[in-house]
Amino acid sequence: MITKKTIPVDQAVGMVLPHDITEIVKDEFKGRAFKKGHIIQPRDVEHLRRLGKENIYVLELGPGEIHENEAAALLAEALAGEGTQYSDDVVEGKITIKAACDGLLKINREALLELNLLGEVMCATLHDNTPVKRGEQVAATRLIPLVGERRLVDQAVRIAGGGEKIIRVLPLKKVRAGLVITGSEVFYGRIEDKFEKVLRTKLAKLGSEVGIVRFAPDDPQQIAAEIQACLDSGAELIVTSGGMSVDPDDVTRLGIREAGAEDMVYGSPVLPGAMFLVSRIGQVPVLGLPACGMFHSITVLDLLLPRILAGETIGRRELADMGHGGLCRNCKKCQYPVCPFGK
Ligand SMILES: Nc1nc2c(c(=O)[nH]1)N[C@H]1C(S)=C(S)[C@@H](COP(=O)(O)OP(=O)(O)OC[C@H]3O[C@@H](n4cnc5c(N)ncnc54)[C@H](O)[C@@H]3O)O[C@H]1N2
Ligand code: MOO
Repeated sequence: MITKKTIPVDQAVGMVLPHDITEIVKDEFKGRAFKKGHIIQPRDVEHLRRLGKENIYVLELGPGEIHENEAAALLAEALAGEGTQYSDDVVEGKITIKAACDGLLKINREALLELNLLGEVMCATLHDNTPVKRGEQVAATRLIPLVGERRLVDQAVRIAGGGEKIIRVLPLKKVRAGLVITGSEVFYGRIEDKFEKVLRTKLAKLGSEVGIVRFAPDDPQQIAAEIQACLDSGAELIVTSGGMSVDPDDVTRLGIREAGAEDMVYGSPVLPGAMFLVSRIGQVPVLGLPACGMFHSITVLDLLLPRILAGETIGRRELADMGHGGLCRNCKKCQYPVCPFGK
């Protein structure tokens, strides 16, 4: 049984505060007015009253009980995995977990659910597979009550401790990519290529670069030969553009197969990106990007590239799992990744 004694503030001078006390002034301030452990001074009494505190707690923890600050420290330690960091400074009972490097946020969603089902502990995170920057807040955790049952926190720690940690940030491999721009209209100079620049920019944003660019008409043999030229030059990732849909001249898929691709999965439940293809030649991922990749600012490629650079293998299941949230809203001003697309 948790025992909490209350005492009127004007009788509390000289006593130690058992928890942080928050002040909120609309549009101006939200933060800690008094820190846990603060010894109440005579001048504090009026301030505490302005915060609506007529009484404060004096805590007596039993052997089976735990204070919010200790619980937050135990939870953060159990939850935070590779590529994350946090400060031991517990603010308002909560510890914030941040990315220690640029990379891809990975959340073990099943374990997170199990932990949050316990009820009196919580952990809130950004979405699984969100690209994050070093120093960015990715999660926060705390005990819900001021004093809780130690048993419950121990249980949460056990859930978080089973196998990989629940919250991780994986660094992205920096690769030299090869681009194969397909389409007879581009190859024969009927129109100017618009794909190379788009793909260079996208790869550069993730810390990778384009090492080689080859062009091929709508001919499977020639597409295969240019993919091979990329491999010969040491490309660690190959992206082809265009020729992925239903016209007789859309033969990029055949070219990729002809080049020796394995584990080929064609079609994804993502818009834009329905005609996307993922495969590999040896250890080199080969991605077939439909022409929407040049038109829309964010497509299936932006959702998958960070995962591929983080070392993930993408197959039918991983693609199928993207259907929920896979519909882009085509906002006038794109806010990705701060949006529901791909979540
Ligand atoms: N009846 C159907 N029509 C379409 C389907 C479908 O399933 N049934 N799929 C749609 C989807 S989804 C996409 S995405 C687009 C484009 O698919 P493709 O990858 O086959 O694109 P292409 O046919 O090669 O080209 C379309 C368009 O884009 C221009 N393009 C292509 N590459 C370049 C480049 N490097 N630089 C500049 N412009 C390029 C090309 O000239 C065409 O105008 O198909 C939907 N239609
Ligand atoms: O491959 Mo298309 O994106 O669905 O426009």
